[in-house]
Amino acid sequence: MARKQLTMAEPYNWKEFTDRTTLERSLADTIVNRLASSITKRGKALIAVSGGNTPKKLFQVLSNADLAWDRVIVTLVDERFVPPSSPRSNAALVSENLLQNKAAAARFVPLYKDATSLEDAASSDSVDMQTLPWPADVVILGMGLDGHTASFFPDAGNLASLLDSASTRTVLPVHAQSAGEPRLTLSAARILCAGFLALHIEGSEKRAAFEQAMTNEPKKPIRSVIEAAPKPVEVFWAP
Ligand SMILES: O=C1O[C@H](COP(=O)(O)O)[C@@H](O)[C@H](O)[C@H]1O
Repeated sequence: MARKQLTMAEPYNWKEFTDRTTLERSLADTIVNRLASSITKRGKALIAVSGGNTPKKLFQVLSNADLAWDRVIVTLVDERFVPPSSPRSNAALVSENLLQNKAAAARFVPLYKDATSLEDAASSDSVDMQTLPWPADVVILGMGLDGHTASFFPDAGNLASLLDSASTRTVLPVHAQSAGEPRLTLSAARILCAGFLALHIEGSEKRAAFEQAMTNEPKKPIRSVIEAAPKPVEVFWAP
């Protein structure tokens, strides 16, 4: 008698596109539909977006989308501990590319505050951030070639706390030599509760890094997040 093959379900859905423009349109449509449905259900919507280089065009597409943006709150998945005047600021990236055009009506809640220390900023941000309508409706993650996502860097001293899915913290400080500067990040606990959780990566190097991170040891932060997600993470990739 033939045995039924037992297969492990993939913890992610791979969504491959022929080019970046098509990916950006598709991901923007998905995000807008999710936010619109949350606005219908609860009168508002919360989205957390990543920084870095990858999401710039996606933000520009999103900024022109028809949506009740005045009902949308935008925050960041993570931030470099730099003021918005810095070219490294994720808040500046969002302001200049997403909070434009139709999306200028959205409310933006940044992670960075001019505080005396990173730890102060993380604790005061946590109070502010607690008042947001969690869980987020949409969280869009990015990934570095080192397998970090959000600011969960492989060499962060507090990596276990950052990845703790039972954490009650919203924002946490990160010190990691490989990060370039200190960081603020949403906790994995907040990220994992999102109604829609996607990873947006582009290019062959990122694809190879993702595939290695999902198989090789030691376990990279992106894999820890994907494996802890309550439903498969949607991975959007284009060459
Ligand atoms: O430092 C960061 O890097 C990652 C990946 O950025 P990319 O430039 O390689 O797209 C990003 O997801 C994160 O938000 C950012 O702070």
